[in-house]
Amino acid sequence: MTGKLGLFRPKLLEFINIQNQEKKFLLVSSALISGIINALTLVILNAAAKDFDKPDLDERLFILFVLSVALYFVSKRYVTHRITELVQGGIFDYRTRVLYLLRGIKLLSYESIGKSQILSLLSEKTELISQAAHRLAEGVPATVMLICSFIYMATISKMALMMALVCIAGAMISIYVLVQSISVSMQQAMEKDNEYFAYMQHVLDGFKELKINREKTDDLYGNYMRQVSEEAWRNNVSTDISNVNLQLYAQLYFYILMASVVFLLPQLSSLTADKIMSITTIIFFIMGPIVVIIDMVPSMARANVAIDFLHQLESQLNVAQESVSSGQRAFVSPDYFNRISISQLYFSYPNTDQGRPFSVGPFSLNLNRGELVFIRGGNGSGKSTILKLVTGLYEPSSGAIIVDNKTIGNDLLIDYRSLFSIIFTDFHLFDRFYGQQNVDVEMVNEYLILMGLEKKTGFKNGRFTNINLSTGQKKRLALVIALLEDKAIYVFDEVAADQDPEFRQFFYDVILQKLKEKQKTVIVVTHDEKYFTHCDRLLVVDMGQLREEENVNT
Ligand SMILES: Nc1ncnc2c1ncn2[C@@H]1O[C@H](COP(=O)(O)OP(=O)(O)OP(=O)(O)O)[C@@H](O)[C@H]1O
Repeated sequence: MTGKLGLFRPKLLEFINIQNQEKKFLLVSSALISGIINALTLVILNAAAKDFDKPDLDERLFILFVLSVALYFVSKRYVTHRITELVQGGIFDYRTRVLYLLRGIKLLSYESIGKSQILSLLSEKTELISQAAHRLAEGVPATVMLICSFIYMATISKMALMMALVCIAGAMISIYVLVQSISVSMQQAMEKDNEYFAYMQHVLDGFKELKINREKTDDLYGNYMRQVSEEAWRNNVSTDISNVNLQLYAQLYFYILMASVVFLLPQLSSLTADKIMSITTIIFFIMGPIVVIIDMVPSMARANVAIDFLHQLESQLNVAQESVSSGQRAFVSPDYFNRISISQLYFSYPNTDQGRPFSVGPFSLNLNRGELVFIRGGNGSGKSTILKLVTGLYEPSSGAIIVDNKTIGNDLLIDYRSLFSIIFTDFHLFDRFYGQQNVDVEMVNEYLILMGLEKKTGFKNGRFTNINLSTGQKKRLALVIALLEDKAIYVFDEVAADQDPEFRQFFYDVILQKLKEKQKTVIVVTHDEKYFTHCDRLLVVDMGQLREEENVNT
């Protein structure tokens, strides 16, 4: 993912992407000023140190020192604040972009990318970038300060500068080699972190199942999560050890430089003691910036790898975009449609390691306005897949959906989907009526009473006061929301399955019949044979094939 020199490319700057030239200029010049001024304080201190034996205070140097420290703080503050703002802005922009891209991707692609990967990238990896930005804000002025200090050193002794440059070159080569060697473990550690996130999702989503089953928990934690976390840990240890080595090498070169100045320089040159002292002071002074720079390098390298992951997700999302045009409001109430003709739809899941992928169809189906259609079929027979095709959530490989005389292409897909209100078996319960501006509170309360939920939740300030409900109650609340959406077609995937017999009867006898009276088209996936006589048509799904059962009402 990252090329040989990739780790040294400042991808963070590309990520921040400073568009405004004026801001860019201000930022760069503040970083330069901050570094230069910091070096200037060193010059002032050295000059003042020469007058230690004089009784009077050198006011000129003192004022200069105070001014330069003040300017240093102002410029440093500007740089750190701006970089923090910029990187947080970059992260915000990235998250916004990804969330918008998510809106437009195909359902199938979303299912294959997975929730845990998206969450890990949006949270953990962006945190690495944020940390690197702080290091960068420290590191750039430190680098400028280092360069200025070397220039200052050159004015005292060219020989000292040569020694410093040789040591710096040695340190840089060591850093380069070390960072190259840790790049692979960095990438592997991040990949393992992604896997670890997937296990974390199991822990969170399967909390109850794990709580009740000690063996399951032990196995998951002990044999699977532990293995992944140990691998991530090993990679992180190796990365961190290389980072520590990086610090040690830098220190080693620093002491070599110190020894060269103190022991070798007097032998090789005719420098006076106070000049040697000044150079020693410079070396002590640059130790802090060197540590800052050494800290910055692995952090930037880590951010580079994280940015690669973020870019990879973004391009995955870009590739997976549906080419639909925004809604044209082609099906507006009250007439919506009279007939949906589904002709020869065929769909196959992408290839997996588990042999032949599951496919449905080709199947044809007519859905009329005001019709109550039941669908039955065994587990895994393809009912949900067919519903996702019928509702336009999956793109078929072939076939067509025609609403009255309009063929549903990319131009009408959003409008077509908006005909439906769906409760899938794995539905998500929202706490508000998102997308509905003027919700009739009285009506909501009426429906809550109708569903027997009035004592469990209420509707206040535009949201339900409680959604911590039982599975059956959650489905009833989902029904309240669906009914109030007042769509043309309702799809209920085993909604009655978790209900008590009274409510089940109420669902089939009252709710479905009322919807039918209102000329709504209702598709119900059900195994309740007792109520099969209630429907107009019964469809059967078997191994991805759809057929109509004759004489259902006899
Ligand atoms: N995202 C997916 N990627 C690949 N295969 C999938 C995916 N979703 C479902 N399948 C496969 O499609 C087949 C049919 O699944 P589907 O959910 O449509 O069945 P179903 O009839 O609704 O089952 P159930 O009654 O158990 O809910 C299954 O074998 C399943 O493994």
